[in-house]
Amino acid sequence: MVGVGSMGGAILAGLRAPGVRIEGPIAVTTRSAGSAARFADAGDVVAYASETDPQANRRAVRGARIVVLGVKPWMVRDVLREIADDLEPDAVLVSVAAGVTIASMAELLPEGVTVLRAMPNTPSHVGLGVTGLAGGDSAGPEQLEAVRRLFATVGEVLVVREDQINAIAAVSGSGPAYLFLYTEQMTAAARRLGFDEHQAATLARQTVIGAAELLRRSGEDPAQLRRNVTSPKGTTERAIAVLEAAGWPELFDRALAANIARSEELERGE
Ligand SMILES: NC(=O)C1=CN([C@@H]2O[C@H](COP(=O)(O)OP(=O)(O)OC[C@H]3O[C@@H](n4cnc5c(N)ncnc54)[C@H](OP(=O)(O)O)[C@@H]3O)[C@@H](O)[C@H]2O)C=CC1
Ligand SMILES: O=C(O)[C@@H]1CCC=N1
Repeated sequence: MVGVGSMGGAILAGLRAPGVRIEGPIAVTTRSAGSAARFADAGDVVAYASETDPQANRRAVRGARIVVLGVKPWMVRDVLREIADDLEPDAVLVSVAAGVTIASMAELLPEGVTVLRAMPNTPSHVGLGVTGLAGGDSAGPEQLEAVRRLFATVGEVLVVREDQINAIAAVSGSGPAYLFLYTEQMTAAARRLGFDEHQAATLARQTVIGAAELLRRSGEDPAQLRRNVTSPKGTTERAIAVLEAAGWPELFDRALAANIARSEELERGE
């Protein structure tokens, strides 16, 4: 894995979880020695830092059948140029970067290397991620299946077309941030209602965690779970009416459209 920050690190944590079987030590790279040092005592991870070892990325990908690229979008091309000659001739490279197309990566790599894109999310850290995976034209069923299995160890996988990856990024890639923002804002609103910091945080956090777990365990449609809370002529109904009147549904469309527009800018190198 080249780059194991928020996202790569979440995938790595999921891959290292008890019960998940991955062959051999996982080679990872970071930029800083400090980030690599986090893995100093890990028997199952070999970490290299590119700032102290200029060969780090090249070393990490040698012999790897699957290379996961977890660096920022604007670094992808430089890293690919760096590692191109060290990849196995039939390596499978999967990038999680937003807005970097398969074609733009493939043109920097030897012909036998297969390039895929994945759009995971950080709940992969706890094995509850969801990943959109696109193979493009060059990936055969075997390569697609190998990468699908890798991401399946950290959550659900949807195989999609590459032109759907930006929308996946908008919905589920960024999705955890929307829920964390909701939690932050609900905490702040509870504070304004007079609860102390601990009380407000407990009320907001436990509501999100409990609602998510209820959604998961009950298998119910979220609309039904919402109706279960919303008594006719009750209090929830009034609050939801305020959210809807403030344009809550359209706000989602606008937020996702802005997210997709940013991916498109990244595709153009902006
Ligand atoms: N964060 C998320 O929720 C999601 C992110 N993504 C995608 O994941 C990618 C990474 O994002 P994110 O994890 O948030 O970013 P981070 O900044 O958290 O992680 C980037 C990682 O790359 C490492 N790195 C930087 N430069 C180099 C280099 N030259 N060689 C090797 N490693 C290097 C960093 O090391 P160091 O720590 O030392 O700086 C760090 O480990 C992005 O392309 C993003 O689009 C996709 C889906 C969700
Ligand atoms: O914010 C970003 O650019 C990345 C892509 C999806 C989630 N985080």
